[in-house]
Amino acid sequence: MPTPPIDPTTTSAWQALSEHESTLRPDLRTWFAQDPERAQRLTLPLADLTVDLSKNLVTDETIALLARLADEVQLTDRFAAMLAGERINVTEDRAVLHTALRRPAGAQPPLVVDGQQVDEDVQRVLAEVSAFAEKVRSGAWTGVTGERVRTVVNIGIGGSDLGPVMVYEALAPYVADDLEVRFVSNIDPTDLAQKTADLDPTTTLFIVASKTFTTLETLTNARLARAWLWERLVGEGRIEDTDEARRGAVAQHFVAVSTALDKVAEFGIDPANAFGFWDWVGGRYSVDSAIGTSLAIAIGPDAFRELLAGFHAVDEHARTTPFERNVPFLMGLLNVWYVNFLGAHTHAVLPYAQQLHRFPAYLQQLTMESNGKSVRWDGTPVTTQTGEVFWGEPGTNGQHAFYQLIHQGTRLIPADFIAVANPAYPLRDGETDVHALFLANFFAQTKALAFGKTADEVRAEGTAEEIVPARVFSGNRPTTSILAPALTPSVVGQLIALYEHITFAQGVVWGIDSFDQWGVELGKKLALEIAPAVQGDAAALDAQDPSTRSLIARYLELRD
Ligand SMILES: O=P(O)(O)OC[C@H]1O[C@H](O)[C@H](O)[C@@H](O)[C@@H]1O
Repeated sequence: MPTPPIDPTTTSAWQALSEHESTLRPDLRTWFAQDPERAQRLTLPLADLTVDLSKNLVTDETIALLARLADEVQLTDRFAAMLAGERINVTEDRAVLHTALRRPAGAQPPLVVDGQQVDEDVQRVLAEVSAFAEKVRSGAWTGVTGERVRTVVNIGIGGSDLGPVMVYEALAPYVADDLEVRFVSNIDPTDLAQKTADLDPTTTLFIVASKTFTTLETLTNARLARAWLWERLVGEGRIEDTDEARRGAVAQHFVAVSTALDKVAEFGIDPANAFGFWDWVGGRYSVDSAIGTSLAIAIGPDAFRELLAGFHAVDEHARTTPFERNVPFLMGLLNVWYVNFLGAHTHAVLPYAQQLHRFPAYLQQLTMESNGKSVRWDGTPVTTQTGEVFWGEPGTNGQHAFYQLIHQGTRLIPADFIAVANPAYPLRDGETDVHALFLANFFAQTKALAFGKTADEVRAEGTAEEIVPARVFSGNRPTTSILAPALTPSVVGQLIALYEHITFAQGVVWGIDSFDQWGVELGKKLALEIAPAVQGDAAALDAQDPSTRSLIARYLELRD
């Protein structure tokens, strides 16, 4: 039996936080005015990042109580248990060791879990991935006609897609000029069709990325890609129309990443061209495993190692820093404060960096697949709300779309603003530094959200009295500002690890297993059951509930 989670609502800190909340009147204007040190005190370093927590709706007392809560739910012990390889993924009976993927070579003492030399295995696969990436980058690896690879197509979904695509976009300036990576995830055939439409099969390499190598979308897309490759190569007379030639083409144009290397072989990919990882790496925590092979090719193994070093720096920060200065844990507990005490339902992540445009989508899987749970790790119901909705879009696009609701709506929406000081493309508009102008928005938004605009201030601008209420901004809308020097591989690793550990801290408070995802299983199973019905099987159609049956019947009528 797993150790029962500590019910956070029974802790003395929870009680104290409730009382504290009932008397707290958040007033950032006054708090800043009365406390000249507030900004400085609540601005913390995290590796290369500067994290300003001062515009959150907290006082020193709130933070002290959150520290007590972290202590009472044994957050640091649980983090240590994770790092040590204890089976904290209870429902799957697995260790949770994504942090081992970024331990530097030679880290001491070596990590050994259930007899597995974890460090050695991690370094071996990293060396294999690096060597393969070098071969592709140098042109030593070629397709069947001897052409070097120009386009890598990563086929994967969920954690086998979102991490690689997000980091690829974030690090676009680091991508080799003569290489492009495309990402096919959706089983909607449009995805593969469009992404391969203009590709030359002789210069295309497919990476089939799937932890389980059973995922319907990925295996279907991999078969479609294999058929595309064969059809094009045979059709253009590049290879003979024989099984042997087809096998040869797969060997040169397909590699795989998986924990299930036997299934990779069944698909026809040579296990020599497959990169492994382990069941203790969750899909949404796997971009720093061999799942990042497309990235290692695109940005090169050295930059990939820098990415890993960025993750590790944050792991070390989380492991060694006391709560009051521990950025991931503080941010995790701030989220608990907002969700459980101030009633927030959502959390916005707003990168002021176009290259991070997929970061919110990446975080949706990380946070919501991890903490969207109603039972705790011992199977008992949760005792409080869990798992807020994470969402976002890059600034300034979001400003012209949904910020209205954040500024003046009735809901509390804590938001993280992320910016970099040095852009990859320092363009000027005449005399104006465009990136500086961009960041003026980043600074302005958090200021407006925190301090608002009073009715008197609106009136002083000569606004007609009847319009005044519509132009008042209440302020006291909480934000965290994260500023990085530049979007380097290390910084991207730091940002990901930051949110991994925020998610972890929230999960520990709520007593949930943040590493399983049973909630995605039912739909998958039903899709397989429904598949015959949508293909015209009358008995399967009859077996459906009335709504589903009539929807499928209508779909069958609409089909050409
Ligand atoms: O990597 P795979 O085994 O193909 O899994 C891909 C994805 O599918 C699942 O349904 C899970 O919800 C995700 O956590 C996972 O990342």
